[in-house]
Amino acid sequence: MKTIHLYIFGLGNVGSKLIQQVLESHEFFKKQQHLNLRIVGLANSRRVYTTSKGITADWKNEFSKHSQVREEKSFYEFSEDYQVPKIAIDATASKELSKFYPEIAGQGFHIVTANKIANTLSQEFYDQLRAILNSQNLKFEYETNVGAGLPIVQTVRDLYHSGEQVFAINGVFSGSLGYIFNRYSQEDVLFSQVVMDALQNGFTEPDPREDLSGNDVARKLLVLAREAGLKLEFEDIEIENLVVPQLQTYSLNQFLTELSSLDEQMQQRKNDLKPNEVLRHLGQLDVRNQTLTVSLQAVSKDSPAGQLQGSDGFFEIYSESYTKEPLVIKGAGAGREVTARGLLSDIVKIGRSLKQQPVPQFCVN
Ligand SMILES: NC(=O)C1=CN([C@@H]2O[C@H](COP(=O)(O)OP(=O)(O)OC[C@H]3O[C@@H](n4cnc5c(N)ncnc54)[C@H](O)[C@@H]3O)[C@@H](O)[C@H]2O)C=CC1
Ligand SMILES: N[C@@H](CC=O)C(=O)O
Repeated sequence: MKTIHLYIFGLGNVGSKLIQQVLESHEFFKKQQHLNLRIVGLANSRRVYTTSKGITADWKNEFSKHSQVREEKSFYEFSEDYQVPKIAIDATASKELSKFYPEIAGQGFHIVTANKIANTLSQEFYDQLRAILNSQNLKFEYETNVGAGLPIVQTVRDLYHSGEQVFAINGVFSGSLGYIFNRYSQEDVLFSQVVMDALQNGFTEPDPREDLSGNDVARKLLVLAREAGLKLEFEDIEIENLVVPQLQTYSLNQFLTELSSLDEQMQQRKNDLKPNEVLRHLGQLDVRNQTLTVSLQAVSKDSPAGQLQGSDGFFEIYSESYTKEPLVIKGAGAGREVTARGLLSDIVKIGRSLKQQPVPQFCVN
């Protein structure tokens, strides 16, 4: 049996669902995979809770009773007493935490993240992080950076590493904007209302402006561009921002109060549609020309993008072997369940790849 200690940053939509899934599948992992996945650390932005026994289903109570003020070294110091593999899981959207990944790796943690920021900081940071991880033989998994639980990152990586040239990746990259524009195009409803519903159902980024500004989709394009071998920066991406300038600088609460200021311009976009068209938010990565574009477009209802429902994402990958007909991946591209399952799949992937290490009993318990 391999015991692995899990330390989770971020206890929101995705983090909480991940905890539930790990606890519910605990016996399955032990029996089927010989993995004892034990959550020993939980952190929100202010507090931290560690327990060598592992948290229980009553973790919210445990956290509120026993958590302590978070300090930079809280997890590091706790983990030093246990000679077992450890994985830090980032279920936040924090830029600050992303900048700590090199240090977290330096402390011997494998990293699994749903947060796209570390992979979309400068190319220099991207390369340095990988150098540190490789030098310590540590794993870094981030399948949920693109398409939540859909297997996009691994597919592009596998194509690239097998010598296949990837030419282009097009589609609806955002489950959040998929949900918003699929509903907005079909229903007689205010744009602001659909955005609020998406936020309340856990489909958007913590700040929906990250989606509406096009930044979140741009990050996904950059993650895939780098998997396909390109060396590019975030600033190289052409992005259409759907947030009017006056709302861009507001606090999140102010923005949500003023959300209806977006209704008029979006209604105009809807009025301009021809009868057989719908609005879709599209990402286009042209690997050969090294261009990345993010924009809202009118597409035919009968096109693959036009037929999407719910929070579905849709990815068309064109490469040497998929020239005329693309390799297509489609399915729920956002949502707490699918994203948490994607994180769990990355955790299990790391667990399975680790060699069994004989560990003294006192270190395991
Ligand atoms: N919700 C979804 O469908 C998907 C989300 N993701 C990614 O998952 C991440 C989390 O998303 P959600 O759970 O929906 O957001 P959320 O807002 O529900 O949860 C994030 C939590 O992280 C906490 N947090 C912020 N800074 C922190 C820090 N430095 N340390 C510890 N905790 C901190 C916040 O207080 C919040 O509770 C984001 O990066 C998002 O892009 C990825 C794929 C799909
Ligand atoms: N905003 C994201 C949700 C997770 O990343 C998306 O639109 O897919």
